Amino acid sequence: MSTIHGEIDGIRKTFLTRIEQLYEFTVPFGQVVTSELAQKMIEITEDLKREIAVYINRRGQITAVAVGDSIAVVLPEIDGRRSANRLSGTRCIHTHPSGDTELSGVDIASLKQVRFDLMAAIGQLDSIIQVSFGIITDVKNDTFHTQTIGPLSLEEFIELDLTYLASQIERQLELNTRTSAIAEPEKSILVGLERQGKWEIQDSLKELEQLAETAGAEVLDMTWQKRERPDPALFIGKGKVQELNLLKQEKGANLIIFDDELSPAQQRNLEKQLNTKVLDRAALILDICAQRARSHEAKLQVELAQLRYSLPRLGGQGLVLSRLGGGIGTRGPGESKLEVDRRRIRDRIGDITRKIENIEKQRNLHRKRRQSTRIPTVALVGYTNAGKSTLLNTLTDSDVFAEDKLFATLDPTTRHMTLLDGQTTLLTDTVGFIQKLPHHLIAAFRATLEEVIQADLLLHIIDVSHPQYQEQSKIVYQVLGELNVDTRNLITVFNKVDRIGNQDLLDQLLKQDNSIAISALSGVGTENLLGLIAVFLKEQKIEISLLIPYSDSSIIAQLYDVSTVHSTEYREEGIYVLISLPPDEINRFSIYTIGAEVNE
Ligand SMILES: Nc1nc2c(ncn2[C@@H]2O[C@H](COP(=O)(O)OP(=O)(O)OP(=O)(O)O)[C@@H](O)[C@H]2O)c(=O)[nH]1
Ligand SMILES: [Mg+2]
Repeated sequence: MSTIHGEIDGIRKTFLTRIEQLYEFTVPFGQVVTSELAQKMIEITEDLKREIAVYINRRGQITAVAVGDSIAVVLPEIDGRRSANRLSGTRCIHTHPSGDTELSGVDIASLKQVRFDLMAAIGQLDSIIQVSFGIITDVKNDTFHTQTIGPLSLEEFIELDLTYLASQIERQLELNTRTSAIAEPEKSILVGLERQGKWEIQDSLKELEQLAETAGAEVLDMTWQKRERPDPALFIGKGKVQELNLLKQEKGANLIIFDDELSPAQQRNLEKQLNTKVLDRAALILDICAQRARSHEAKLQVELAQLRYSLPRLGGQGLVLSRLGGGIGTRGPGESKLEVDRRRIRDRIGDITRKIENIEKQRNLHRKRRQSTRIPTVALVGYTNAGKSTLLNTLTDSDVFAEDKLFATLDPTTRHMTLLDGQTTLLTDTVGFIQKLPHHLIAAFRATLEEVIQADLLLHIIDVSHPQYQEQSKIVYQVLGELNVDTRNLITVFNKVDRIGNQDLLDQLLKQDNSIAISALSGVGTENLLGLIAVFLKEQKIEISLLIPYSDSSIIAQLYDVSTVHSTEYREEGIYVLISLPPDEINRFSIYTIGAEVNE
């Protein structure tokens, strides 16, 4: 009889036989576990109400079986000496009778101590089998770092390529036991689809290259396929995947970035076939935003978008691989690594949503206060890198961060701007837009974009020196449309004209209504812009409510001179008046404005 380790006293013979039969299972090479073995373990656990653990070696043989009590199992020792940077070559799969698959402190401790290839806990709740597992990701100063992933469905778990995973863990351990390990940039290949009616594929990939480099990856090559519709399973065609696999090997790439958003299934399938981390444009943009978010609010918004994006994608091989050494797509805002435990993600999403709601309430209060003083607001919108922040700096003599990189700005900044006639306005700078902006990001940033939605006037900044400025402009309108922004009060600002030698082009552009050409950097044309803003605001009327005490009732006559009076109501405390008037007249009546009723 093969040995059954652990607490076998008091277990009936029939059970012992069933447990012993676990030794007869084998697992195909490279696979973590089979569905039959997992199911058998769960059955015994349910009948016996005790933990069952098996050890499986890399050849797929069961090397040990152990029984514990209802909460833990004492694991057998493994023989043999191992060097510091190798795993034990054995994985431990065990059951949790409670059905809850969360790994315990003891589970993690044995993962580190035995250096298992992985440590998995299986549980069954409502007849669904789930798995959580831990892996060693790193070693620093002789201390092993681990990460737990899950809960996953049994099918998702079985999809893992254990051979590749273990080789990557050992590679990481080897890197880190060497003294001078320098973090190398991830080596990437970009992939796109060429379709009609979209951007030119080269232009789109060029932008993706900029994004990849901003995120810190090295771009080794790019490739694309002409195809009207993406393949539902692989996004690109089967043959193209094979070609990509060869290219990956030839170039030594460890990251493949797709130019379009992949479905969770496409991403998983591609990772399996390419056996490396696969990301899409959305993940890349979210990663960049996570690195760039500065304010507490922006960090929360980006993290929320990242979590919502990653929740349906957690089963991926690439995600597991990327846990080793972190890297693009796994980095949260600040120092944190992105959470990969489904349960904790759900909790965190709830937590962040509440926090954002609170901040939003504060922001609304501020906005109301501003509205009660009715200083007109102007918002900068435009494609990323168009020069919005530079223009804000020039117009308001400020020093906000502007840089020749995508997504330099994530936090809205509002500054006082004085027009030529001395009128004060508020100018707001916001996050730039980009082609295929992840919708999770738009949703998460909706609150900050409220500043834009509610502005009295929009300045649409276009970098005319960019070859794709027309396409970029279209995207800006598209995103504004998604946000339901009213674009009637908008000035088109053609920026970076210092880079344009072609006067004819400018003359042509300026035929467009309400447009102006400037250089935000040198200041050329900015005075004219200020003039145009003043004209615009003058033409615009703003609706406000006033409460005028009876002692000042002579004011009413003045109101009729400069504004449109919609209604007057005589009440005990005074006369309530609802009027529309040009913003620069507001100051005259500001002592009578009633903030809370403004714009509601
Ligand atoms: N030559 C020239 N460069 C400019 C001009 N305006 C801005 N730039 C440069 O363009 C780059 C991007 O400027 P930003 O002001 O950061 O652009 P942004 O629109 O705020 O970009 P995001 O915050 O990333 O959306 C910087 O390197 C600026 O110096 C201009 O009028 N002429
Ligand atoms: Mg900016």
